[in-house]
Amino acid sequence: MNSLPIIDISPLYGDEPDAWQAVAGQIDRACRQWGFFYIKGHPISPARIAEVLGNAQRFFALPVEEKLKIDITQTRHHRGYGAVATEQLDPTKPSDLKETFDMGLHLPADHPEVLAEKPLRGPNRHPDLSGWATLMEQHYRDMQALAQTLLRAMTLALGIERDFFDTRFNEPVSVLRLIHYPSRDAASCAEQQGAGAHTDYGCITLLYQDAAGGLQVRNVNGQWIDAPPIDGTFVVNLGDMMARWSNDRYLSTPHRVISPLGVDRYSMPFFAEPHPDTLIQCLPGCQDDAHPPKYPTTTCAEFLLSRFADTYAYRREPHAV
Ligand SMILES: O=C(O)CCC(=O)C(=O)O
Ligand SMILES: [Fe+2]
Repeated sequence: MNSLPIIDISPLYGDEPDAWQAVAGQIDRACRQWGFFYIKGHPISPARIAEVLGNAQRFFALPVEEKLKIDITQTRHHRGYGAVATEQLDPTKPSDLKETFDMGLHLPADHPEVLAEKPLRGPNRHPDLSGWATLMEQHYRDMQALAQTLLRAMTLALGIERDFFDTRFNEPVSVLRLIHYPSRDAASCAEQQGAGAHTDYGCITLLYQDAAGGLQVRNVNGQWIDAPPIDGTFVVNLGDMMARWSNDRYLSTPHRVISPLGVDRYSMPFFAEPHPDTLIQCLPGCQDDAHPPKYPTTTCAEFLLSRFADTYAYRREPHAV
């Protein structure tokens, strides 16, 4: 249990049912044994990754006053810039040494859910950089499609119809995040981590990481192992909502980021989450007499909001929803 599986998902895009099923089987095993794996053979091109990474570098290089024009703590629907130390993923450690940009599904101000002030719904808040918004909105859609391809492959083992997730990921609350971890020298911030140990909140996370390294995953024996950058891959992991939905058949595994020494690190997780009203209720293929449902039914939005409040001080204020 010292290195994560690497799964070539290209057969999920072909028309060979046996090859499709073989990949679905590998994904199911990885989700049960690790809750973490790499994928290769996906359709997101290296050129696209380079462009989005270029956007991240352009944005985080702006003066902080400029970035704070889209301060995430000033929104009720959680979009925009999170300055260093906005987030504290491990409550036993100092706040995370990272800055972030979050975007979601863009819903205009006159959308019924925005007018009704539904949590997590609203317009994106993009920085005023040329070409930025068009590229990021396209990348959001493409990452959402990739996530749904993986979710479709999971339906086989979870005992649900092939389009089960597709129907529930209509107008999703998925988040595309850019992260910048400033470099540190050996003496400074010895105690402060890039991202403290945590599990993700949602369904499935697809992470691009640059070449700096520092991501670590806790294996079933409780040891921290490196999840090094591998060219052309995404690291995929499951979050707490999927663990709950699958009655703990699938693992939501703790991970953390050690701040890079002498080099800046950029990463881009895509957190795929269904429509906010989706019922998170034990899936049919994950229960039997020996495995009755462990958790009461909740909704996607209710579950996510309770987890947000754990890591963001500003979201514990009474006005934050
Ligand atoms: O930056 C990374 O490599 C991981 C970030 C992460 O785990 C998260 O944002 O949930
Ligand atoms: Fe994470």
